[in-house]
Amino acid sequence: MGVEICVEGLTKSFGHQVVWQDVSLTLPAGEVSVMLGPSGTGKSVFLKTLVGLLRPDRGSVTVAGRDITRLRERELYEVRKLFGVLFQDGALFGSMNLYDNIAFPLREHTRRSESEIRRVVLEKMDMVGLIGSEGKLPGEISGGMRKRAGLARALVLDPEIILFDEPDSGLDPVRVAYLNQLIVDLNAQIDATFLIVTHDISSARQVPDNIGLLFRRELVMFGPREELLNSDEPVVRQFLGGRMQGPIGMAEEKDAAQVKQELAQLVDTAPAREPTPRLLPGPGITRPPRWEAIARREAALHRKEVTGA
Ligand SMILES: Nc1ncnc2c1ncn2[C@@H]1O[C@H](COP(=O)(O)OP(=O)(O)OP(=O)(O)O)[C@@H](O)[C@H]1O
Repeated sequence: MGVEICVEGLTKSFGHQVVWQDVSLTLPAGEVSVMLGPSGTGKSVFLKTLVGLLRPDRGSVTVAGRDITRLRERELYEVRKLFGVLFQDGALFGSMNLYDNIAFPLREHTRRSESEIRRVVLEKMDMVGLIGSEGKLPGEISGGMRKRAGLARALVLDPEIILFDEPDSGLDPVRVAYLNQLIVDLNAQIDATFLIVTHDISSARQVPDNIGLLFRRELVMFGPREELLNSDEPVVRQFLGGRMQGPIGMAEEKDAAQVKQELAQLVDTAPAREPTPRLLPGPGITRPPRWEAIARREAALHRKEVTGA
């Protein structure tokens, strides 16, 4: 049912540029977490570090009891099989049709027969609604279909963890809604641990169990969805409200006096702090037992917010 990822004191820099430092968080097993943050705060670098594609300067990333920052390339290759990654553009091979793209990890990492591969590929293509498009080339299909094909490919090795790098970028709002439903349904069906990097606030409000925010080289917050949605932290309110007033500037952070003046004059137009309804799995999809525990946790947080207790 998915594995926990425990990140402790993680720091990454390129030369003199510190991307983020001292990041600690736990992605609970089987839950969906979202990572938010202004452009360039290192969300993609964070995903790549989790899967061992980038080495941090300091800190640990413990997956299934092993610190992947200390593994040799060959051991890392094994641990990476626990992960499915959906890159921004789907990262499909342009010269291969969708069937061969999706079959690729099975042919590369397993010794399964072609008939067994066919069964798995068609099952995953069915899950993401791509049956009938097996022979299409990536260049012949829409961006939304490419994302779904990338997702099917991320699923073929039955991963315990799936990392999504801006799955909704470049999609229209209706396709984003379908993709969000697909993510929630998949999480209920395969019960893997999901981490999604997104800029889409509406998705971040509805889809995850937990939300984190990176800003100024730090992890400002990471916790249950309700806690972040109800936070008074100025940078969180600014980000969720998508407004200019607050600590986040166009290119760099603003100075403290300017932020104070802006916030004093501000009428807070961020969406009201009503509990945002969670997107539920579609009809016929059985919810894993943890759903009840999460619903209880959210209800308790909401009661605390309303009563101030
Ligand atoms: N391989 C690399 N070498 C040097 N610098 C890099 C490398 N990869 C990323 N960076 C730098 O790290 C910083 C964070 O980049 P990253 O792509 O993770 O940001 P992001 O938060 O995902 O941005 P966006 O939301 O715009 O996609 C940027 O300044 C980027 O230029």
